[in-house]
Order: sequence, then structure tokens, then C-alpha cells
Amino acid sequence: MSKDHTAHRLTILGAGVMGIGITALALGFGLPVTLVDVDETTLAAAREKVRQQLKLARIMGTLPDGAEPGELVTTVSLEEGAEATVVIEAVTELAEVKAAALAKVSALLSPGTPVVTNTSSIPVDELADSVARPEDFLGTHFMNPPYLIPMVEVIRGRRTGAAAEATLKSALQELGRTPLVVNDNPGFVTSRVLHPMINDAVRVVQEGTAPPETVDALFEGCLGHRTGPLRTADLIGLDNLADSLRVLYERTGDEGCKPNELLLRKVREGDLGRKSGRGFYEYGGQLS
Ligand SMILES: NC(=O)c1ccc[n+]([C@@H]2O[C@H](COP(=O)([O-])OP(=O)(O)OC[C@H]3O[C@@H](n4cnc5c(N)ncnc54)[C@H](O)[C@@H]3O)[C@@H](O)[C@H]2O)c1
Repeated sequence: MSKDHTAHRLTILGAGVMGIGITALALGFGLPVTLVDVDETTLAAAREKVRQQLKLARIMGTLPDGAEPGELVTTVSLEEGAEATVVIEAVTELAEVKAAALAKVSALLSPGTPVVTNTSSIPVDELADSVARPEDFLGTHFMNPPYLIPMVEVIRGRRTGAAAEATLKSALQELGRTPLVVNDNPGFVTSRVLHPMINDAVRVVQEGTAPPETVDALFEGCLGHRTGPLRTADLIGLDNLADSLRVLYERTGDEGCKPNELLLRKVREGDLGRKSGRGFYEYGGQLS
């Protein structure tokens, strides 16, 4: 047991959209978290964003009543995160960046500590080549914002061991999430279906058939989606979406996954969605 009286303590790599969200969820359920990124400025901003997400999650009633928040440590040193019971990697969706981070962190951990990639699309078995013990390695696909979405897609790689899967499931249960296990392939289930669909929605906007507001209104009003595809793109982050589509295109050859020119232009111009304040919509000072 950790000093915070929870069975698990997490180390999370990457203080971006997902690292911040998973950290806020874990703290809200009382788990201690060590959040690691490559620079102190990012980490300072992340502390404030975590605090805001915790506040929002409490207002929305998605955290357990009366739970003492877990302790948060932010650091640029991977060594400080070596005592975790589970490590979750949520760094940029570039295979070489993930491989380097996973190699470093897995070498520091005791055998039997699950190392989990929160990749959107890169096959787990491909990344498993870079970790010290492939049997301890598997994937999750937490969605944004983690405190609001109760289910987590879990990806079992070809070399993932039963013990790692069981430990990850117990941590997800402690986080109040329901795991659903799928097999390994580019994009797994959700990204393989959702990301090309969003790419098509961007194409519809680019071709002038309808503006983003109308596309989203049709998906929400006619198809019953909670959030339309362009608002979802802004929530994901347009840079991350483009990276994920590239991963899918390179590994499947599916032309529908080739990132659309309008999407790439927005990324080039720094319009990344909610996290930068503008994407397909404007966000005046809202939470990322
Ligand atoms: N954004 C979403 O909605 C979403 C949903 C599910 C999964 N994902 C996946 O989660 C992962 C993270 O996505 P994101 O949207 O949070 O990205 P992001 O661009 O917002 O953040 C990535 C963070 O990783 C940090 N980083 C880069 N290299 C690092 C290293 N070696 N060590 C520590 N930190 C490092 C960066 O500084 C940055 O803060 C990606 O694999 C993405 O595909 C994203």
C-alpha cells in the first residue's frame, strides 16, 4: 500500500492534453501521481490545468465523494517515477519519441510493473520492441476528458503477459473506469473508426458542403452523437489527430486516413483546437 492508502501509484509521462487529464482523474480518486515531462514550464502550466480539471470534475460530480486528492509530484526526472505500480506513457504520437521514452522508463522499473502506452494508433507490438520486458507492456486508450468517460479501451499486444493485464485492470478499477480489452492493430477499434470519419468530416468542410457548425449539428441532431466530429477534433487536438491519421495511413495504406489538407493547414498555422484557443471553433480562455 502507498502512503496515500491506495493500492496503486502512477507515473505518467507527458504533461499534454492526456497526461493532464489522466493525472486529474487519478488524483481525484486519491491516487498519488508523478507527472513527467521534458521541461519545467510545461509542468508548471500542467499543475494549474490539473487543478482546474479537478475543480470541474468535482462540480460535475464525476469523482468519489469526500476522497482526499492524491499527492502530485511534477518532474523532468524519470528516476523520480521509478516506484510506480503502473506507468502510463502519454507523450507525443510519434513512434520514435515514444520508443525512446519507453526504453528509458522501462529500464528503471522492477519486473512486473506494467508499462502502458496511451497511443491513439501505433500498434502495441511495434512499440514493444523498445521496452525492457515486452510481457509487462500493453496499451490503453483513455479518451478526453478522462474524468468524464467511464470506459477505457485496453489493447493486449501479442507479447503482453496475463499479469500485466491483471495489474492494469486493477488500477483502472481503482480509477473507477471500466476496461474493455481488444486485440492489437493500427488504431485498435476507436481510432481506426473515429479518426478517418473525422478526416471525412473535415473534407466535407473543405469542399464547401457545409460549415463546421452545420456538420456537427447534423451528427448531434440526426445521428445522436454527443459531440459532432469537428468539435471532437478540437477536443483531441488537431496536431495529435494529424499524427494519428499519418500513423494509420502509413500502416494500413487506407487513403481515407491520409490527413486532409485543411487539417494540415490548421496545424501549420498553430490552430490546434481547444488547447491553443482556436481550431474549427474559437475558445476564449476555456479549459484545454
Ligand atoms: N488528445 C486526445 O484526445 C487523445 C486521446 C487518446 C489518446 N491520445 C494519445 O495520447 C498521447 C498524448 O496525446 P496528447 O494529446 O496529450 O499530446 P500533447 O501534444 O498534448 O502532449 C504531449 C506531451 O508529451 C511531452 N513529451 C514529449 N516527449 C516526451 C518525453 N520523452 N518524456 C516526457 N514527456 C514528453 C510533450 O512535451 C507534451 O507535453 C498520444 O499518443 C495521443 O495519440 C490522445
